[in-house]
Amino acid sequence: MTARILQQLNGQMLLKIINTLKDPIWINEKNGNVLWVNQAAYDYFSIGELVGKNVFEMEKQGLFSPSIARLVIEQKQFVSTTQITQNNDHVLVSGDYIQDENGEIQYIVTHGRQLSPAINQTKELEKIESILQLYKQQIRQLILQKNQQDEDFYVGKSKAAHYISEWAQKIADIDTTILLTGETGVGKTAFAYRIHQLSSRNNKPFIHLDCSAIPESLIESELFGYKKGAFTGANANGKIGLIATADQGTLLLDEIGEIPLHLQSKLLQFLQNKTYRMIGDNKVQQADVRIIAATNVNLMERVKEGTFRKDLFYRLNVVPMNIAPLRERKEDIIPLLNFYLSKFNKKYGRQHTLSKNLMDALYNYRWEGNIRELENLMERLVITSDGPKIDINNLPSDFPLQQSQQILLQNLEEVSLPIYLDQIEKSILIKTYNETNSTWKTAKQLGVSQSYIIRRLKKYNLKISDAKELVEE
Ligand SMILES: Nc1ncnc2c1ncn2[C@@H]1O[C@H](COP(=O)(O)OP(=O)(O)OP(=O)(O)O)[C@@H](O)[C@H]1O
Repeated sequence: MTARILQQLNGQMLLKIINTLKDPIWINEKNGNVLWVNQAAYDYFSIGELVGKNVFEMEKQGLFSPSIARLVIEQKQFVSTTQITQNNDHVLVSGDYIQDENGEIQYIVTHGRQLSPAINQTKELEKIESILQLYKQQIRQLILQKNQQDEDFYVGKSKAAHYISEWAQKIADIDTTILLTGETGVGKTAFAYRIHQLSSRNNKPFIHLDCSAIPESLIESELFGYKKGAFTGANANGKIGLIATADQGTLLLDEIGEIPLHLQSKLLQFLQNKTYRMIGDNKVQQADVRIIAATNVNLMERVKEGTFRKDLFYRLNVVPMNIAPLRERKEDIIPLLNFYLSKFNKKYGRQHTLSKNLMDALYNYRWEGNIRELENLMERLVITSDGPKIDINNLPSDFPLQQSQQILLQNLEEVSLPIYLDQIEKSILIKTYNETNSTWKTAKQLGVSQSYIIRRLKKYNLKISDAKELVEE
């Protein structure tokens, strides 16, 4: 039987048969020279003649890596591994040898099977998975917008607001620590909650701990909890800490700069390993909590002072985001005024509107207390004004803008109108220049030319002091 087959299948016929295979087959000599390859190998590499080339050289040239023939020779055994070609295709290649009469390697035969379709499918799946994540996030965003449209949150119109809003969407599902910085009332807490809402943790707890609001001695037990009987005065049943309560959710550590130094290493350990110990317990606990830290102090300064650990600062500062004060994103002021006007009109059953004068005045106001101050003022105005139009004179008497108005109006009784107007212009010039420290910026802010400003400075005998402030000559 075998003899008959051998008679029919001579060498030429065998090579023809191997040529019909669609996987590349190589026969190499033990010095790496290619003796024969099938058509599939030519088709696959399409670099012209392969016979006579040396596979070790080809490996060095980066045509593929590793050379299976080389591995077979080195290991003197059957080898199967993934080879990467210069086109970044992945090929599963196996190789074996044919030995001579002394048992030495005579030929190496290798056989390849392209893996790329499978790998491409995996990549395709990964792509689909990330698109799915994106859609999920957009759906969450839409639900959020729908629920909060006229309730708690307004996504600002300014570039800065757009930037942080887009950033929140990007970062929401990346499980990393975030450090939010910004003046009091800019919306750090609101923003942290928004990140939580946009993330896949949104159906788990969002816990807010204001580290400045609880005594230093209690922060540890608030955060990490304690075992029963851990210390005198402790609750007999022990206490679950906020970290455990926030498991799988988000924990906002507000005013993080106030965390006492001795607790900072414990917090750092939790950030690094997601493990901690309750007070009075040796057992290591684990919790999957996303930490968002917020502060309105300069933490780097605290590091320099030695009251904040440098390593903790860097660990928190992986993804920092500064939320600009309202006076630096003025385009958000009017929309926020309207947002809160309609929110409080609805809440208190009013139909108030804001006068143009009041809008202008509030637009130019400095808002040291940021959105919180604006929100509180609007609530007060809606409650206390008879309406329907709310004007400057409805501002509460303790509101700084009203105070300056009153001073000006008092003066009006004593001087003529031109002098009175000059007084106003002069004080606007001084205020604006002292904020901007530049005549050019002052002119831009006030909508006049720089030469106009210079002329007015002369008229009012104003000069720029060494401290870069406008003073009377
Ligand atoms: N984008 C926004 N749209 C509407 N209201 C907002 C927005 N951002 C913040 N607020 C409101 O402003 C007030 C202050 O915001 P928030 O408490 O988040 O500020 P904060 O930066 O955390 O302040 P602090 O540093 O004092 O803790 C809150 O009542 C909040 O609802």
